[in-house]
Order: sequence, then structure tokens, then C-alpha cells
Amino acid sequence: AEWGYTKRNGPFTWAKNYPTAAGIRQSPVDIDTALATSDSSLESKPLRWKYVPQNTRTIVNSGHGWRVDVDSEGSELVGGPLEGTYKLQQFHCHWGSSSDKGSEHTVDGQSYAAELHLVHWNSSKYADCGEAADYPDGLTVLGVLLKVGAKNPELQKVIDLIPSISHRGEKTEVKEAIDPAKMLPKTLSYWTYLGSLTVPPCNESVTWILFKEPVEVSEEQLAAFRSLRCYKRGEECPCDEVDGLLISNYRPTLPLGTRELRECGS
Ligand SMILES: C[C@@H](NC(=O)c1ccc(Cl)c(S(N)(=O)=O)c1)c1ccccc1O
Ligand SMILES: [Zn+2]
Repeated sequence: AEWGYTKRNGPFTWAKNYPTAAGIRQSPVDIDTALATSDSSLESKPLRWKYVPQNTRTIVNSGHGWRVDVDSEGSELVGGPLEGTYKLQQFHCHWGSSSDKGSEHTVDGQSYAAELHLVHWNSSKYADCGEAADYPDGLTVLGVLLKVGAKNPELQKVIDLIPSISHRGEKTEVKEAIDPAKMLPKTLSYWTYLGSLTVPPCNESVTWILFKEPVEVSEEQLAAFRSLRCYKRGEECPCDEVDGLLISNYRPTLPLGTRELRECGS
């Protein structure tokens, strides 16, 4: 059966069909801030990005959440821990059934209400995202912690489209350009470590860059995320979630193990 986030098909069952999920370079992890080492090489190469808002093409209900697919051309992410140039492929979000949980990464054991992921692939070395996902330096994800607060105007453009992708497999054009850069925090300090996709097949091919400063989102906006359904229109609800609502889609943390956790900026 398809993987998901319920007791029957959730994170603790993934290793059965996706053995990499039981690996030693898995994500997310708890960020133990006392363990983080600041690294002058990170300070000397500031993280730089360029996005083209008009290139945000479609939003889809993948059955695991909403995802905005982007035309990678014209985008770039360089610097920090990265070698070469990475291009934006898509962005999506993870959340919980209530706003006391929902982020994938935790900080000193603390969960946030949600977590935004901007997925990039190494266009210096690979032909596309799919190929890049098979290599240890293939992907980079910018992670943004979301906490409850003011309504987020840029994310509101995503929320406004949710009613038209209420069921799995539904997708719609993004008419009003969404600027991924506007969803990033003001201060650019971050933690970085080597990890994986937090969804099956959990490839160990992600350089994680998690911004330290959370960004605000309102309770109503989080509630809109939870109104997505994990099954197709016309089909009965397969998952034993409350009438198939995608009320939670985050993976619990895995051990950092012997991996290095570096930080840049206070
Ligand atoms: C299908 C699933 N995720 C991905 O497609 C995905 C692909 C590459 C990466 Cl690197 C990641 S991740 N989480 O490691 O950044 C997630 C998904 C999850 C949540 C919401 C919508 C949605 O489509
Ligand atoms: Zn994600």
C-alpha cells in the first residue's frame, strides 16, 4: 500500500518497502544547538539565491500535502556549504494536527507548527532533479520553521488555491506569481548537516540548510493545510485518518549519529 502518515502506513512502517529509511544519514533530526560548530568557511561564502516568481507553475495535492512545482530555469542557490549551483524544483510544507507540533526538524527538542521546504537540485553536476536525488550531493533543501502568528501574505497565495486541489492528484495553475524568496526569514543564520529526503524513498542525498529564525503563519492558514484530503475524488477514503483529511504529514526525528552539525550566523 502507498506510504503515508497514518498508523498503518506511517514513518515507522516505511523501512519495510524503503530500506534506506533505516539508514544512518536520515532526516529530520533534532537540532541540539549546543552541538553545533560555527565554521568560518561558511561565514566566508554567504548563501545567495535568485528565484523567478513567474516560474512558479502549478500547485498539486500529492496525497501527502500541497506542492508547488517550479520551472527551474532562472533560479539558483549558491554559497554556504554548497559546491556549484543548485536550482529550485519545488516547495511544499509539513504540518501537524495541532500547532504544538508539525515541523520535521526540532530545535533543542522543541517542535514548531509547520516547516516549509524549498527543494533544489545540483545543476552543476546532474541533468535533472530525479537523477540528482540518487547522489549524496544531489539535493539541497532550504528549511523554514513556521510558528503561529500573523497571517503570512505570500503563503496566503497558496492557501487561496487549496480549495481547487482538495483531493489527491488534483492540480491547478498558479496564476498569481508566488515569490519563494518572500517566504524566507529576515535573518539568514542557519544550521546545516548532511541528511535525506524526509519522505520515501528517503534517499540520502540532501544537504540540509535550516534557517534559525522562524517565520509566522496564522492558525487559520494552518487549518487550511489540514483541509486537504489524502484520497482521490470519487474514491472511498483509504487512510484511517479523520475522513481522509491530511491533518498531519511530518516525519519524527531520527538520530544525528556521528554527523557534523554546523552553523552560520548567531
Ligand atoms: C511528496 C512529498 N515530498 C516530496 O515530493 C519531496 C521531494 C524531495 C524532497 Cl528533498 C522532500 S523533503 N521533505 O525531504 O524536502 C520531499 C510531499 C511532502 C509534503 C507535502 C507535499 C509533498 O508532495
Ligand atoms: Zn519536505
